[in-house]
Amino acid sequence: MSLEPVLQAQFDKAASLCLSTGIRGAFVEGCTYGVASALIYLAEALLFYVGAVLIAKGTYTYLQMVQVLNLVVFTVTIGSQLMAFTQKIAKSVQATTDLWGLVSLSTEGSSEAQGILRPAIEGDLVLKNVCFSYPTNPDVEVLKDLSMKVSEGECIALVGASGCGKSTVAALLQRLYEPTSGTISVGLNELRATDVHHLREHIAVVSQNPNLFDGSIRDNIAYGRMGEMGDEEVVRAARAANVHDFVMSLPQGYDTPVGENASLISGGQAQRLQIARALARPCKVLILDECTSALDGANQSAVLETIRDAKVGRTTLMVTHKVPVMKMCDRILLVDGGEVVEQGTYEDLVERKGLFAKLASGGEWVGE
Ligand SMILES: Nc1ncnc2c1ncn2[C@@H]1O[C@H](COP(=O)(O)OP(=O)(O)OP(=O)(O)O)[C@@H](O)[C@H]1O
Repeated sequence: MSLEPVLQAQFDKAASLCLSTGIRGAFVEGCTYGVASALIYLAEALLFYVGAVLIAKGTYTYLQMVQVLNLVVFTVTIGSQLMAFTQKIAKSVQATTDLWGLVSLSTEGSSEAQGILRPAIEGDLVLKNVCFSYPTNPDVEVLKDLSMKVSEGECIALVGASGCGKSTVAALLQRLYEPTSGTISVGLNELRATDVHHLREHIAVVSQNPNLFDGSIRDNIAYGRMGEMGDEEVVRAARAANVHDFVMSLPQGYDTPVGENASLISGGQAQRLQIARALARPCKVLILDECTSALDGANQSAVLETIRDAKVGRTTLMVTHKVPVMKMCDRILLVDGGEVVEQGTYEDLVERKGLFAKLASGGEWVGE
């Protein structure tokens, strides 16, 4: 929601660039076509004139003139048709260059390259005096001296008004960005010093959008570990995510394709498949970012039931606006102004009559 203005600005910029490029392209194409057509008629006129003069002088026969005329007109016509392709050729060259740029992109940012330790990702999750601004907007500090601690195996809800920085905390935990200052650690190990691939193997994320691929259910659960994960492990993860029975009810079972953007299954089923994928890894930290926000009541209940089982033995962080989700957590942390301002259970925070209660009465939380 809070990203809307940022995305709107990016869309407007891209659309106006597209418009000006399109206008320039149309102008060049129009000119090219005009010049090419004019060349044909000019060549014909010139040949008729010169041919007529030469025939009158007796140095040329009529047959010779027609042969030369045909040859030249044919050549110029082919040339002009080729000119009409210039824009398409330029587009193809640019598309190939862009595609090549994409294919050769590094999968590691400069900060990701740092960190070589591969410690066990276990212990308390601690953010200490974390400040952060997005590189694209360095003047706006999203997190200001944020400190919080989640004990090993604890389940917390990270809540706050839209745009307060909840998803940013989730992004920092995955090392998608580095804090401007302050430290984030799991147990004794600072994330900054940890190998990023190792870290992401042990921190599972289930997001609002079903990040599933247009492949089979089996491949989606085993994604990232295809080849090394046997059918038994896939089934075990699916059972843990309460999705095995649903999969077995499908005619193709684990070979059922989920479709593009998981269009062949429901939102709740897609979320449970994402959870199954998370549980198929040796993850001790589970981040659930608004993963029930787009679901109807029945699907939400099914997914919450799955989360209730999945969070056992894992440090779980749920970014949410929903009261039922907050209530199933051990503790709620309220973020405001880039820092944690209130914490406690749902009942504690409502009783305190502070900002949490004010946001609740203002309709910020959904589902009660
Ligand atoms: N990639 C980005 N580049 C620049 N600014 C960003 C980016 N992502 C988020 N922001 C800005 O950072 C601030 C915090 O965003 P964030 O998504 O963390 O908030 P949130 O609390 O999760 O919001 P919501 O509840 O609406 O999802 C917002 O002002 C947002 O516009």
